Amino acid sequence: MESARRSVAVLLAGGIGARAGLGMPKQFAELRGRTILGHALAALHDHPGVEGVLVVMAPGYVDAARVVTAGHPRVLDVIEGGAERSDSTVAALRWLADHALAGADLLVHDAARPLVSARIISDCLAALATHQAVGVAVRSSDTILRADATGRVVDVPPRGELWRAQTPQGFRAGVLQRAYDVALADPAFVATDDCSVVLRYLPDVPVQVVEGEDRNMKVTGPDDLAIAERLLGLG
Ligand SMILES: Nc1ccn([C@@H]2O[C@H](COP(=O)(O)OP(=O)(O)OP(=O)(O)O)[C@@H](O)[C@H]2O)c(=O)n1
Ligand SMILES: C[C@](O)(CO)[C@H](O)COP(=O)(O)O
Repeated sequence: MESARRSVAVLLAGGIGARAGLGMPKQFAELRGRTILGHALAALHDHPGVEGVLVVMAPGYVDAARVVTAGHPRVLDVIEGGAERSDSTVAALRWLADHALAGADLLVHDAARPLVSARIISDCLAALATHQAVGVAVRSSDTILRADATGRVVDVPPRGELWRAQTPQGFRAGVLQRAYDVALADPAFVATDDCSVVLRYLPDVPVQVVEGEDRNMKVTGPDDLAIAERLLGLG
């Protein structure tokens, strides 16, 4: 009989939130009295399918994050992230390997997406039973233009094929580590998410879309805080 799958969440909160223009990491901005970090943490921590949450925090803000994680018994630790988002993922993978959790399935989530729903998390976990890698995404309602460095439009991909990636991104145990093991040997490696690392460096591993929600927005620019607050108020 197959042993029960273990699922661990990695909460990526290692950025400084420069585009938000708050003068502090946007993870600590509040939405209706709770920090963005707190909202994202609660969504993962309180989900019955998530065994534990590893928080990856911006250097210098680990103690501040521990104030937010206090009272959450399944927080595994709060560790320092790296210069880029992918460096923070690598830091998480290293911690998991050092703490005998390399055998767990992973959900990697942006702390900047505080409104992620339990349905999305459940669907990601369920999808990992039959897929080795999954990415939450929503179909693009905009037509997407591909342009060169001069701004000249070089392609307009068929909109029906285009999805806007969100998080969590989910990975069967060991898949993400294998992908990064190959990626980090590539001097030209760069990534803004983790599914693309699997797609590019583990061509034998298909990546499956899991339907997201517009509400699962990423707080990036100054206007996003007000938008997220309004969405939170809509229940
Ligand atoms: N070195 C980094 C950079 C980003 N992130 C996390 O990845 C998520 C998505 O990144 P983004 O929204 O770009 O956050 P920042 O990098 O902080 O934003 P900015 O680019 O405006 O500084 C965020 O939860 C962020 O904290 C991270 O863990 N480590
Ligand atoms: C992972 C992500 O949220 C998918 O859309 C996005 O790539 C993160 O980008 P950011 O620039 O690190 O916010």
